[in-house]
This record gives sequence, structure tokens and C-alpha cells, in this order.
Amino acid sequence: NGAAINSTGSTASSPVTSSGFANSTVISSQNANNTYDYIVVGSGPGGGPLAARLAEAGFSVLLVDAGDDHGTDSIVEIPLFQTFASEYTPITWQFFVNHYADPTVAMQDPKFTWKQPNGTFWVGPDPPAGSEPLGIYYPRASTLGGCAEHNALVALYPSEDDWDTIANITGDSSWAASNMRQYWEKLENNQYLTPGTAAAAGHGFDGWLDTTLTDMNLVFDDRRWTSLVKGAAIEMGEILASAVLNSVEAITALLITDANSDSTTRDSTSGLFQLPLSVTNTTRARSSPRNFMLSTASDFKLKIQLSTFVTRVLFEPTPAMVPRAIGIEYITGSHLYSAAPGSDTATQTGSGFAFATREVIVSAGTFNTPQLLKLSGVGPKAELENLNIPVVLNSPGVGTNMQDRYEVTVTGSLPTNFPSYSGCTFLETADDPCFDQWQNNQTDHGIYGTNGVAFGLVWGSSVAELNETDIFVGGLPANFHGYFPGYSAAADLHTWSYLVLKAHSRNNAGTVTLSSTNPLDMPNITFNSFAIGGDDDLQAVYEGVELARAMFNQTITPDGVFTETFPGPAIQTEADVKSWIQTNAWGHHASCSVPIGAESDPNAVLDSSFRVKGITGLRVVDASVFPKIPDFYIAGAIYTISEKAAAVIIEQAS
Ligand SMILES: Cc1cc2nc3c(=O)[nH]c(=O)nc-3n(C[C@H](O)[C@H](O)[C@H](O)COP(=O)(O)OP(=O)(O)OC[C@H]3O[C@@H](n4cnc5c(N)ncnc54)[C@H](O)[C@@H]3O)c2cc1C
Repeated sequence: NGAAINSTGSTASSPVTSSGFANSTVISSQNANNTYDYIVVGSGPGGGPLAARLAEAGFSVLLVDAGDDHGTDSIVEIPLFQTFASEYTPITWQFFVNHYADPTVAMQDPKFTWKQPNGTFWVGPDPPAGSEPLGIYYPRASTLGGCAEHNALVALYPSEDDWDTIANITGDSSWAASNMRQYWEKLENNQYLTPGTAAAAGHGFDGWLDTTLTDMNLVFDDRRWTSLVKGAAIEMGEILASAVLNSVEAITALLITDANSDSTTRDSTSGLFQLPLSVTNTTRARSSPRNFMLSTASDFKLKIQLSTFVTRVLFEPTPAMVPRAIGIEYITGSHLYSAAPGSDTATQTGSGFAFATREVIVSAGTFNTPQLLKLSGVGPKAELENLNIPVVLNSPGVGTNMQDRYEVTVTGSLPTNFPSYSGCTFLETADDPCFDQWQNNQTDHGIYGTNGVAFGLVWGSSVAELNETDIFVGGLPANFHGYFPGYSAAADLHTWSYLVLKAHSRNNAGTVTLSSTNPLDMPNITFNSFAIGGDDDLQAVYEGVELARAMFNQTITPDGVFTETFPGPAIQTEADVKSWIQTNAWGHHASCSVPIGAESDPNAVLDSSFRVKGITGLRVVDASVFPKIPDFYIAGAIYTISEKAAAVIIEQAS
């Protein structure tokens, strides 16, 4: 009953009483060395910047993360290696999720993964006898910086409607788009615009997140890539087939330079654009909250404690009978969580408690934040009681409302490889010339300095709401069919993928439920894809697929035309394409599982100040707080709310 289980299988006696509150032994262990103003659990885009800002404001802060630091490893730093980073053993957490609750439907996805009796993965149908069904692979990063250390570096600012929706739901005007932009200005260190110009409005130039653009020289240098931009521009009605793109300037002129502009027409404007990336321009290396956390820790009272897995938030009763969060219980050691490769042989090295005089802030991400809250007694009463977890607060919305995108790719192949990669060995040899160029050529860092996505476009489907664009198509030289174990190793240098991504998807039927009371077990994660608003979302993705196909059809490269390889020529009718989408679609922006909402909404876990309603001293700040999934990409939105949370907490503390 609620006992912490360490990785060697032994159990420690529970630090809470049968009512869910910390027992007297725990409380008496508090001393000056383990007590802070604030404790932040999780150092990703939600928790990392927030912890640093609180420390800058003069508070003592303990920032705890289960992972350790790999921010200077080449695989993490090199933008092109972002797919390798997402499967990089030292930092990866391998979740397996259900797109559909019905296993017979879920198993139709060719990415469905099994664990074979010998312990290795099997991807696809007909696994060997005795294999255990796992689900669809969902990579996460457990490290200093969280998933910002392995993500694809796309740094998009959300749409105005994303913020105004929260303002409308909560009645808190501080969420209005007109107020939120200041937080982006605070965090951004823009390296592609000139400060003081009209174009620079709404951007920041001295924040901690370096932003730059995809390198158009790379597109120009590879005439196949140029042909793809041309084909896309023809299909979008921007140029005629007779147009000649014989300079970098001619290509750049076709693209929206600033997809993050502070313009009232941005959210409704279709077109091709250069992707804003969280990449440092001078080095073409990954930019993330990591450096901000480390520099703040050396200058302020920020203690970063890594390889520390939090198993419970601790509470005490108050005279007003409102529980108060007072600290955390944790265990130490590397790769303890069962999502970490090698966790079955990992060793717990210690355990302990830490205390917060002001607040505990949970920023453990969309899957782990609801898991940790529930294990601590905050969640739906029936679910907690079923597992004999003492209920501190019945909060029925914890682990509900989860959302994600729908994504698919249309891929096409050429007879020969893209020249952009010639000579690159992807660090498999000691003398990788592309690595040498990335590291040593100060004026042209080459192909390793890009995330691989050559350009993007946004476009409005026939079912888009609020007159906004709702389809993103990103073009990348890769044979990408979604996530499965080993997906990043599937190198194929003559295939192009158009990634079709549906923004503002309507389904909020996803759930995160406990699989056991062992904090090291992964929870059950089920998206119930297309359960709500499914017809409209399916229509939008279908139209995106047809757009991508049309773009391929308009493309004639020096090496001929592309042959479609996925979904392939056999899948042509609208019904067949839609069925293929339902089977194959994936997401990688899981969010909204601990939502902010109206005071009167019992399923809204948080108030508009990120506070867990019904508890004092406990907030949540990460991807799980959104009531609706924001925009096309989510990290920019999470960075922004992290800054907002810091401002709100500092103001409320004074
Ligand atoms: C492959 C991939 C590519 C992506 N690419 C992009 C992109 O290009 N652009 C974009 O906008 N978004 C992208 N995303 C999504 C984005 O990076 C994430 O949504 C975002 O990082 C989530 O931030 P977070 O703070 O909510 O949680 P996370 O980044 O998941 O951070 C949570 C942290 O909490 C720690 N933690 C969890 N539980 C505990 C515990 N019990 N005790 C201690 N520590 C704990 C974890 O170790 C982790 O470090 C991508 C995601 C994936 C998977």
C-alpha cells in the first residue's frame, strides 16, 4: 500500500499515514540542508526555465531530474542527429502507448511493437510465439533539459487563439495573446532578425533560447531539394512551372522568412516558410534551456540534483483542512525508471526527502506528471482507492483530457542518393568529413547544422476552424514512417518524406492511468485516437496527404521524378487513404493530461495560475497543463508558459 519500491525489488516502509499525509518521522527529518523555498520536479521545457527564473529572483530552488546531463554529447548537440538523439540510450525513456483501446485495432498498425521472449523488440505483425504486446513506441528524454535535448528543434510560437482560448475558459485575461507575447520576447535570443526593425517586433534578442532558420544554402546546393521547393511552390500557386530558381535569393523569396512574426495575419496565412529552429547560429549546435539552468546554478541559489527519481509528493494537513504540499520523496541512481533501457539491471544508490517552505512544482511531463500526482494521492478517487492509495485530494481530471497531433508521411524515392549527404558517415568512422565541417568550418557548418527539415508549409484544410491554418507539411530527406524501436537507424538517402501534421486536433479522449503502485512502472497511456472530432480531423489529414502527393507530382528533379513508396500506389481512394491514416497516424506532442480550466469545472485540475485546485503549495508547469493542444509544434508554447509561471509565482510570493 503506497510503499516505495526500489530497483532491487525491496520495499521501504511508507512515509505517509493511512490518510495520505507525511508521517512524523518524515517531518522530523527536515533540516536546513534539505529545505528550499521551491522544489521543481523535472528539468524539461516546463520546469527548467521556471526553476532558473525563481532562483534569479532570489529564492532557493531544488531542481530534481531522474536523468543526468548529456548536453555536450555530439549526438545531442548536432541538429541533424535529432532522430539519433531520440533513441540515444543514455537519455531515452521508451514508452509504449495505445492509439486505440481495442488491441485488435491497435495491432493493425505496422509499427505495433512486441517484446520477444529473448527480450528484444519485434515490430509489426506475426511476432514469435510467447511475445508480449507493448504498443506504439513513444520516445521521451530523461536528462537535464528533458525532451528539449532530443527534440527536432522546431521552435514555433503558438497561435493567438491558443492563448485566447485559455483566457476565455478561465476568465483570466493574463492569458490573452496580447499579454503572452512578452514571455516569448523574454526567452528568445533571435539570431535571424535585426533588433529595432519592424520585423523584429514581438521577438527577443537577449533571452536563453537561440533561434535561427533553416539554411537555404543547403537547399540551393542540392538541386533535388531545389526541385522540391519549386514543386511545392507550384502546387501552392506561388509560381509557374516555367519559373527558374537559380539562386539562393530566388528560393528564399518564395518562403515566409519569419513564421513567428507578431502579425495579426500570421495564423491565417498559408505558404512555404523557413523553419525557425532552436539552434545557435554561430556553432549550429542545439539550443535548449540546459545552459540557462547551468549558468543560473553557478550564480544563484539553484541546486540541480540529477539521477534523482521522485516517487511521491509529500503533504501535511492544515487547520483549514486543505492539504499542503511540503516536499518530495525520492530515490537516486541512473536509469531506474522502467522506461529506461537497462532499468532491469539498474541499481538504486540511495533515497531521501527534500522539503519546500513555499511550493512544490511538478514538471515531469505529460505521462509522468499525472502518474506522480496519482501516486501521491491526488487524482480520481475510484482509481486511487482501487489501488489502495490513500486519497489526499479527489481530482477527477488528473490523467484525462490527453491530446496529441495526427501525423503521417508521404514518401517518395529517387534512383540515386541526395548529394547533400555525400561523404557523411554519421560518426560511424573516426574521420567523418561532415562532422569535421560542422565542428571546424566557422562560416559553413554544412548538413549537420540543420535538423534535416528543408522547409515547411502551413495550409488551411476545408475543416479548419477559426479561419486558421491547420495543416503543416515539412519536407525532409529521410524514409520516415513514424516511431518504432530502431526507426532512427533506417537510413535511406534517396527518399524524401513529406510529414503531414494536423494542428489543433479535436480529440481529448486520451488517458494516463496507473498500472500499479510501483513508481518505477510505466502508466497505461491510451490516446483513443479519432474518438472525438475524428471525422473532421481525418478529413484534414486526408487533404494534407493529397496536398503532399500533389507537391510530389509537381516536382521534376535532375534525377527524374519521385516514385511514391508510402502509402504507395495501391492506396488511392478517399476511403482507402482515410483507413490508412487511421491505422498509421502517430503523434509526438502528447499534452493536456493535467489541464488548466474554469474554477467551476471539476475536471479542470489547475487554476489559471497553475495551482492544483484544492491543495496549497502545489503547481504543475509542463506540457500537461494546456486545456487544448497548442499550435503545430509545442515546445515554444511550453517555454512560454514556463516564463509565465515564473512571473506569476514570483508576483504571488511577494
Ligand atoms: C522525437 C521528438 C521530437 C520532438 N520534436 C519537437 C520539435 O521539433 N519541436 C517542438 O516544439 N516539440 C518537439 N517535441 C515535443 C517537445 O520536445 C516536448 O513536448 C517537450 O519537451 C515537453 O516538455 P515537458 O517539460 O512537458 O516535459 P519533458 O521534456 O518530458 O521533461 C520532463 C522531465 O521530467 C523528468 N522526470 C519525469 N518524471 C520524473 C520523476 N518522477 N522524478 C524526477 N524527474 C522526472 C524527466 O527525466 C524529464 O527530464 C518532440 C518530441 C519528441 C518525442
